[in-house]
Amino acid sequence: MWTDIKILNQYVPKRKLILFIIATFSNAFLNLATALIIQQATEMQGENSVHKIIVFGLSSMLLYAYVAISFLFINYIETSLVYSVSIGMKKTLLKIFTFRKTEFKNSEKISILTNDMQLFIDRFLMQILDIPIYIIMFGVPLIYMLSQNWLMGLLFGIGSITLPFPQILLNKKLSDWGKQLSEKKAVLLQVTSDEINGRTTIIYNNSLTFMLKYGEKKIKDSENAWLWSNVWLQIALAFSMLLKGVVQIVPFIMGFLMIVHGGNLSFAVLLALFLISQQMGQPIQQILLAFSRVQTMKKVCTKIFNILNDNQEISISNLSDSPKDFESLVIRHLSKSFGEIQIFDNFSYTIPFGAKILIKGKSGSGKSTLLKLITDDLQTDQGEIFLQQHEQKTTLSPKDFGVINQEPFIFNGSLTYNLCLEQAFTKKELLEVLEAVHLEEFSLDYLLINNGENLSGGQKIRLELARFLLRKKKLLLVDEVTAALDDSTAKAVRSLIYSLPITIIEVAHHIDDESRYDDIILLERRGTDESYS
Ligand SMILES: Nc1ncnc2c1ncn2[C@@H]1O[C@H](COP(=O)(O)OP(=O)(O)OP(=O)(O)O)[C@@H](O)[C@H]1O
Repeated sequence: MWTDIKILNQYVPKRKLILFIIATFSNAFLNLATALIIQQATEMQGENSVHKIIVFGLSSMLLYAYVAISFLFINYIETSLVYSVSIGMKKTLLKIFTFRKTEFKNSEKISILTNDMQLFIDRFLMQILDIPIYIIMFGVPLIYMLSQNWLMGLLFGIGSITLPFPQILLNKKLSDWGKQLSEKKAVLLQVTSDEINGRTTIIYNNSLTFMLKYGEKKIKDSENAWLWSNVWLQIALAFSMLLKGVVQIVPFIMGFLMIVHGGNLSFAVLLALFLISQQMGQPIQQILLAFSRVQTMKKVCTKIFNILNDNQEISISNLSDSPKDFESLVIRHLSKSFGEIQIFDNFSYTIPFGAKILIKGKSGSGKSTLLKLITDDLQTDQGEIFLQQHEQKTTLSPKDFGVINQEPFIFNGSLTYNLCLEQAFTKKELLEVLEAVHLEEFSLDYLLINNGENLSGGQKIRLELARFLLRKKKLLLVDEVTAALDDSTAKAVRSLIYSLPITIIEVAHHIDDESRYDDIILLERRGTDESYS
């Protein structure tokens, strides 16, 4: 609970929070205004000074103006606070989901960012903010009533608190019927759509009258549930009214008796207390409603807060820095196992800058694993992988390398959008890389849809290569990139890649021409000693 509040607090702008607290208090007069005016008017009964009447009229109008402004103020500040928190949380979630590997599937991540966050805002955040607003809307009038006459204030106050009781008591019935209504409606939808879609089957099987009766029964069931959920709601409201008659009229009568017996109470005050107590049931009802909504949101909140709690510093800024220069990529004393299977055992290898390396080996020998260890998608058990420049070691970061695989992701949007991904490049740079990868036939405005369904496999890979060229990185990891391409496209793509003056590490099964590689790492399945020539 504390951790949740601490996490939420990070996203709450403090200035808006202070304004919210001020607005909450200034809104307290909402339920007092009418009563105060009536009290004043009753006290002025028999007044014949025009000046006083005009002052009373003007001050009453001012009070209403103040109430209207406070109402606008609290609603604006509450919405604005939710707006800021929502932006902050969604920004962080998007950052976590796009940058970090999490246990969630992509569809779950999208659902958390959209559906769950919407529920969180409507049924948790707004409710949490509503609670203090309604507590003040109840508390301030109560204090006013007690200050006018503590005994009568107390009686009217207790009466107001009891007003939502019928609804609480009948809540179970109401929710049972509500549940039944949605179940019966779902059944009705299914049965009627089946009967309409399957009408010929029904007719040809001589079942028309039976099936119509069956459908009629489902209609009745659904309408019955609707009828009773409404009846119980009306019963709850009627009980509330009945109770109102008791808990508000009894104190009113007692107040009258107090006045008759010369107690310290004027009729003006009694009338004001009665009017105020009329307004006090609603805040109580809203507070209960808010608490019950917050309760139902426990699961969603826990999920969201757990993700946000795991938000260690994500340094995105240095990812857009320029890639590092290096003399060599060093793999030193690398060991990696998956359970019993030892993939690498004390494997060392140094790739000088500019070298073109082929990793080959039978299926399951660890080719993809090696790439993943280099990209840090997998953790080494032992050993290290680093870039070396002038005797200095630096760890690899995604800004230093590019990865091209069989299925590059193509975003919905123009070719420019797909190349730049919101980074700034000049039109000249874009045209140059398009020419380099032989995609010059497409205009920069060409719209790509559905993960590039309007591009061929080879064009997608060339687009990925163009993205890589734009970023001027010095290390390219190529994973089975030509496996899905026909021979001539595969040749063209590979020639293009190998004309680049950069370091290339390629994983491939079938290579016709191994002469273009400077070295080949041959991995053996489940071997303890990797051999390479
Ligand atoms: N995340 C993982 N968890 C457990 N085992 C894994 C994991 N990744 C790979 N392996 C195992 O490690 C071995 C090497 O897998 P890897 O994918 O590196 O092989 P590969 O040489 O790329 O094979 P292929 O040519 O079929 O793609 C396999 O036995 C595989 O089952």
